[in-house]
Amino acid sequence: MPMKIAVVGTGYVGLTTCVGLADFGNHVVGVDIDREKVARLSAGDPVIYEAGLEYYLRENLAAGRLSFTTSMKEALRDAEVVFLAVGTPEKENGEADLSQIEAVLEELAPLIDHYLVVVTKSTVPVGTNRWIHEELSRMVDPRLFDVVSNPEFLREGKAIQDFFHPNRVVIGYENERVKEVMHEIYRPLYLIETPFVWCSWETAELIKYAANAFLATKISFINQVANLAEEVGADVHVIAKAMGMDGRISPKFLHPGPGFGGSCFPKDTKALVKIGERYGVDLSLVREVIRANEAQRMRMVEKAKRLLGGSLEGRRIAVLGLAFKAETDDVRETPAYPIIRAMLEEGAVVCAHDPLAMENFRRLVPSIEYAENEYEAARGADLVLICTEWNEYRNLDLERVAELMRERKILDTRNVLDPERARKTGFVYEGVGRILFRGKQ
Ligand SMILES: NC(=O)c1ccc[n+]([C@@H]2O[C@H](COP(=O)([O-])OP(=O)(O)OC[C@H]3O[C@@H](n4cnc5c(N)ncnc54)[C@H](O)[C@@H]3O)[C@@H](O)[C@H]2O)c1
Ligand SMILES: O=c1ccn([C@@H]2O[C@H](COP(=O)(O)OP(=O)(O)O[C@H]3O[C@H](CO)[C@@H](O)[C@H](O)[C@H]3O)[C@@H](O)[C@H]2O)c(=O)[nH]1
Repeated sequence: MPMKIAVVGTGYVGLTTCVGLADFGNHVVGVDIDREKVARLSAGDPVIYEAGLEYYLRENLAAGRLSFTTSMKEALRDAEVVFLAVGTPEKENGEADLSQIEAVLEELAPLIDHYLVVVTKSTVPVGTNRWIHEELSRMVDPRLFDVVSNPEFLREGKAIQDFFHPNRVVIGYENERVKEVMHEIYRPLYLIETPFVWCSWETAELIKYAANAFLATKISFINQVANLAEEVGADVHVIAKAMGMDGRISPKFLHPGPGFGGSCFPKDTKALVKIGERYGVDLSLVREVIRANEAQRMRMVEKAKRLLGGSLEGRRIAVLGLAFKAETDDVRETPAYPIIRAMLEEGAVVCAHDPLAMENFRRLVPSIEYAENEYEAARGADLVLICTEWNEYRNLDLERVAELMRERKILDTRNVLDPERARKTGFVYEGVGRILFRGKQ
């Protein structure tokens, strides 16, 4: 039976949820306070870049199963379920900022006049779903609603794929009554044997933070191993590969680089430390992961400096890649930002390129040069610094780049190029964790 669903917040998570649930045959209304976004989404423009998103958006709009509005009242009119997918960004002290959730609850409560399941998809600190239940109970008869914690695990760039093929669906609940509703919503995922984890609100909330913190830990760990590999003349790729052959470790998330970024790992690791502090539990391991990540970004600046003889003053640097990873236009917490800022402070002149994220990055840093393509960025540069692992950078025409540059130097923070090929083309090449023998370049 198709259900009537409202989704509040139509960003990366909310919009993916909208198109995914509509594609399952449900009637979905997406609500957002951003008028321009609602107008563009209603016209079939996905606003953000996600592979496959535009197709699913247009198909479901055309089928009449999906619509967008700025009016919560309109969206809630016949809704049986409402998903909360608004942002929970980082506060200055590192805690998660729940003001968007609070604003939604204020608006939602007076509109609850029939039984409604309120599903929290946003990443929220432990205790938030219990608090949501208490807050709503102050304003609404508790028999009229239930609260479910349903954290989201999608990856940007693969959001659609992850929605339709999740590793698992986690559902935190208190009242058995919600089980039937959640089963109905996710029936197509049951049919493909997706594992479901039914648990308490607190367990569901902590699963989300623990999963992200663990993945972040793997990255910081391999980054530190990579840094050591550079010093001892070892190759981190061979190390990671061999480590990953042990099924207990797995080869995933062992790619060294300039440090993790994005809208989740940086803020969620900090929020987890804060949750620990609130309950008097020292999460020193996670705190160290955050510190190591910040150090990794600055290590890239130090590498650039060393490659350019100790100073960046007046040196022209082509930064290839601004998104926090490939296949996304998102620049939230991208490593490119602190790296470029630090290089500018040291007197460098930066010319940047990214296939998708230049417009978003320009809003963060308007003052640098932006190039139409990677070759224009490299023109006259003393150093090419690859910051995102876009496929088009893997296939760089190195001969052409060499001709365009003032000095032939590459800092490949994502290890996308073949070091031997780069060196044979006459480049001084440095990656992360793969200098076999320093001084033998
Ligand atoms: N981005 C991801 O990859 C990802 C993955 C898993 C979980 N999450 C979590 O999901 C949540 C949403 O993340 P996101 O990246 O989609 O955020 P986002 O910033 O892309 O989208 C949030 C949307 O909510 C809207 N909004 C804010 N206040 C509103 C209100 N009162 N009423 C209606 N709409 C409102 C904003 O206009 C925006 O469009 C966060 O808690 C995040 O931690 C994100
Ligand atoms: O081996 C690796 C893997 C990732 N990264 C970096 O880590 C960051 C995060 O990457 P990824 O996890 O692919 O992207 P996100 O879209 O931020 O997704 C993460 O954060 C989401 C929000 O919580 C979760 O839903 C996802 O499960 C979780 O993977 C990026 O800067 C990557 O470049 C590395 O440096 N090395």
